[in-house]
Amino acid sequence: MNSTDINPSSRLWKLAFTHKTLMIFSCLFSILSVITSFIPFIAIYFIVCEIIMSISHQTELNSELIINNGWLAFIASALAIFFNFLALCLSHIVAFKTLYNLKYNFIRYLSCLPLGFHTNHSSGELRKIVDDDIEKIEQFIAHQLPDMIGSFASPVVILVILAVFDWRLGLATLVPIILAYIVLISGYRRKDIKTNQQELQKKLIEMSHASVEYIRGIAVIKAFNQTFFSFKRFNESIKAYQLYCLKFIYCFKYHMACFILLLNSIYLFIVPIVILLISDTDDYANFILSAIFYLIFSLGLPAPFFKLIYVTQGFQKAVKSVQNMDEVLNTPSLCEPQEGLQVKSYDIQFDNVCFSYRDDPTSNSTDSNKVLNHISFTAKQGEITALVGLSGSGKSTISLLIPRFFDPDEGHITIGHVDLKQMNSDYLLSLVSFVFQDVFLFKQSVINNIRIGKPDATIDEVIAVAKAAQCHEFIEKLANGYDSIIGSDGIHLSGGEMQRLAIARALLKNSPILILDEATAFADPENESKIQLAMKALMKNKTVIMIAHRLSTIKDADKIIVLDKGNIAESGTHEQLFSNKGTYYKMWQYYQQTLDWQMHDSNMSETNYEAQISYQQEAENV
Ligand SMILES: Nc1ncnc2c1ncn2[C@@H]1O[C@H](COP(=O)(O)OP(=O)(O)OP(=O)(O)O)[C@@H](O)[C@H]1O
Repeated sequence: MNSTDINPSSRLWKLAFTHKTLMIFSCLFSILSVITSFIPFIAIYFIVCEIIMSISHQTELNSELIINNGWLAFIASALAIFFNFLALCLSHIVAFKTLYNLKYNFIRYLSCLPLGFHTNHSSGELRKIVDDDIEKIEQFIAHQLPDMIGSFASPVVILVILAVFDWRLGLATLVPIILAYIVLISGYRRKDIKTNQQELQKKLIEMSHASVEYIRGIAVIKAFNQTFFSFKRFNESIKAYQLYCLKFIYCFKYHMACFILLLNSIYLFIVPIVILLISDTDDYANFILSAIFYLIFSLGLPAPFFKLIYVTQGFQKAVKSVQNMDEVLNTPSLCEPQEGLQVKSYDIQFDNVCFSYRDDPTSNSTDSNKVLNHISFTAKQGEITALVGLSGSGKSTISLLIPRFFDPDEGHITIGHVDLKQMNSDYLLSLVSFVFQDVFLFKQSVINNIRIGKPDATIDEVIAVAKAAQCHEFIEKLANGYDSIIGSDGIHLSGGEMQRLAIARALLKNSPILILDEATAFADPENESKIQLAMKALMKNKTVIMIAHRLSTIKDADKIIVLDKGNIAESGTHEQLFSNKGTYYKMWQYYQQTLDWQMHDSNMSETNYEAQISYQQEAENV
């Protein structure tokens, strides 16, 4: 997939000619359409000639010649439309095939990229590539490419026709066309126009981001009563775009006006030359007829040249779209082994692992702050390994390294003594189930949301896990039970209910490694004890990594790892750590105090407990 190092315009041509035969025929039909579209002018010229000759020579009108040329003009016009239709049909077939392939490959590629890529690229940005950019490429191939080939063929046909009758008048016709292009190109080469054009593109992207951000954040905006402030930002981005649009148009107005004027006044260049040459001509009648031809022909000339501008703009937009798409496709995916290894046991081992988040997940620079420092531990199969520590100490980061959402900067992570990098990513992901604090549910039926854990699960299997995860009861109460669509028909679940659905998903997947990141954070005390029981049975013989702020939930873990600013401060069982009287002991004391305070002051939340620990630790450091 990373074969996109060629420049964007060459790549656009390559994409357009992926289905070579169809596209070549499309171009040929487009050229035929252009050639046939000029024939009516010649036929009309012959008709006019006949009429003038018959009047001047007082001869009978050759009606056969007039009728034949009339038919020729009609058939040529019909053929021009027909050839254009064929050209567009073929180009649309190629465009839709290309559109499908590009969207499919792009979306597939997104899933192969490290998770870090997605944290650095907004969903709005990626949506724009999938919906807008790839569709611009499709439009270019479907519409503008056949037009472009036709428009490039036009000048050649025009040149030939112009030279045939009277080269002097042909030259007079060409002069305004050449002047028009000199004026237009000089406009595009102007520095201020170039800068404005680039700024215009930037403002367009900013406006698109601001609109996506405004719509996505509407709930937060309203909750904080920031409607005016946020709308102002969005409004300003529209105004900035409008400003640059006007600036660009203002700079370009004389060039464009001259271009249009010159192309529409070709006859003004022909008439003086006719007047100048007429006195020197021997064959007066023929010369007048040629002049009439050039005057008729000049009426049809501006259209293909205006079209050329429109298709050139389409080409530039499509090239920019290819560039945007390739920037993502050129991001290296996680390297995969040729033949992935499989594991026989499920102990997870971190060996001297260091990690830091980087803006560019593919760069080797490690100048950013280290989030994990030489972490080594083993989480054994059949045991619960708990990760505790203050907010930001690196607990979630450790859990994200296990399914290779990121690769460590140093050190190795193995499952069953096999390095993660030696496994295929699909296989690795099949080994791991996640339950996050933030649950993402699809706007689909409840049953399909649970089935994500195992797409071919029977309804009985789904009900069994739903019961184990304590969600069967509330699902039964929904309007359509397991077939209720989440997010529509008034089906909205509470945080605790969503979390239990996520647990049901993980239970159904039944993978040998289970990662629970604050999995019971939203559960009420009654449900929490039920979920703990259900999970205990299902955790059997699995490697469980459990992250919890509430220390009571990890008290029975086989191993507790205490993290402090990306370092392992200590590890052991609850009893061992408690008797050590180290960091864990202090955390427990603060935790107990918080619980005591909570009893006295019901306003004290568990989040305050964290703030309390930080505060007390800072006080101790001082
Ligand atoms: N995607 C990211 N990009 C950059 N930095 C990040 C990213 N995710 C986390 N961090 C930083 O890494 C550090 C560790 O974060 P992490 O989420 O692992 O901590 P945590 O112990 O799980 O915290 P919490 O208990 O609040 O979830 C923090 O300083 C955080 O700001």
